[in-house]
Amino acid sequence: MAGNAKARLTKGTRWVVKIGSALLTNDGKGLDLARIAQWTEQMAALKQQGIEIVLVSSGAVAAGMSRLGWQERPNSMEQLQAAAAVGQTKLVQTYENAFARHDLHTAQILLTHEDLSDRKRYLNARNTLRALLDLPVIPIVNENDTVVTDEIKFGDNDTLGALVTNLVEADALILLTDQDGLYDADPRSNPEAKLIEQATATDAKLVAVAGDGGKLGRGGMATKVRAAQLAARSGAVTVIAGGRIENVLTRLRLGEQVGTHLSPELEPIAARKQWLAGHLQTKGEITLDDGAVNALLEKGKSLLAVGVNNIKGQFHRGECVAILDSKGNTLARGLVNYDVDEAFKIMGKPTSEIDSILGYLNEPELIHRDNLVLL
Ligand SMILES: Nc1ncnc2c1ncn2[C@@H]1O[C@H](COP(=O)(O)OP(=O)(O)O)[C@@H](O)[C@H]1O
Ligand SMILES: N[C@@H](CCC(=O)OP(=O)(O)O)C(=O)O
Repeated sequence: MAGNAKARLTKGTRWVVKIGSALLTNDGKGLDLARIAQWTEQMAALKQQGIEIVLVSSGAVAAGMSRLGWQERPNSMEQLQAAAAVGQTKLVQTYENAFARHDLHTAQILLTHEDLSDRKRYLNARNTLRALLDLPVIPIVNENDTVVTDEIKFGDNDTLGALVTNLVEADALILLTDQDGLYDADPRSNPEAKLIEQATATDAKLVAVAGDGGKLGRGGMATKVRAAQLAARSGAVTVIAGGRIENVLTRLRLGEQVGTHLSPELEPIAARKQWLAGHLQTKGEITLDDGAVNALLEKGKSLLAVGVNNIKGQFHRGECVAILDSKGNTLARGLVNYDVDEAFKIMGKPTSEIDSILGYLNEPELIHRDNLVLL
């Protein structure tokens, strides 16, 4: 694995950990409380070391089925959604109790595809998650099963985990599952199958060996490999590992080779910049004074409204704008935190005045440096 990708595990400060249904419910026998206690203990230890954790947890449908005494996963959408609604409360209740033992609270975030494809909602979800990560809180994400319909379902939480990884620009996506990692054939039907320890996320061979899932999980290894490719877009390394391996999370932090490590092809920062730059069309232009140019280029700072002296175009919060110097050279692109009308009102004004000018403060920065790519 590229040196830098390994460092994302041993030195990175933000991880997304996804726990799959098959694992979480001990193959359908209700929630595995003993293991949940172990994972929460490890996540709490990591948080204590300064690593921000977002937990993506499946298991709502499975927990609901067990609460309702259903033996078979239902086929109808309504029954699946009902089971998810019953199970989701059980799920968060269980995590809240488990994390409380480590003086941590949980926060429930239920997302749909639309939340992540619409730029405005994307930015809102991102800002909420970022605010939560600063607190002694573990955000727990699942798909909002109650409102999604078949066509727009992520369906499996591997994809959701990868999109959340992009959303919060995590260093690593850890997919905990019921196998010890990705094998060169499905070990359920090939007892001789060998574990793949390391690969590049985009390696075409992976797609060929990754099969579908068990009766509880949705996606199998195929969606985990796809998730690794998605996560690599923003420079994250993905690990597929057995959730029953003792101290799996804390051992990964120590740099041990546990499970399958899938690294991004590009160095993380290059990958993220390419993703942000290639992702979006610009909707407007913001021209800066020399002080703001210096703050961006030399000091790596966020862009504040005070340093802006001209605005052109029509843009909404969350959209991409070009950033120009006073000679008209394009220096950067970024996702803006205010609509064009608001931006005009706060242009040239210090952050401390935004609240009184607009009556609210979306964000202190016009463009946060994490949402800004220098060209
Ligand atoms: N090449 C492979 N290596 C390992 N597991 C595989 C492979 N192909 C398919 N699988 C299956 O994928 C399953 C894990 O995916 P899934 O059932 O969706 O679990 P989860 O709920 O953890 O996402 C394993 O139980 C395994 O049988
Ligand atoms: N949102 C669903 C998760 C779907 C699911 O099973 O995903 P996965 O465990 O990734 O195969 C639930 O909570 O039951």
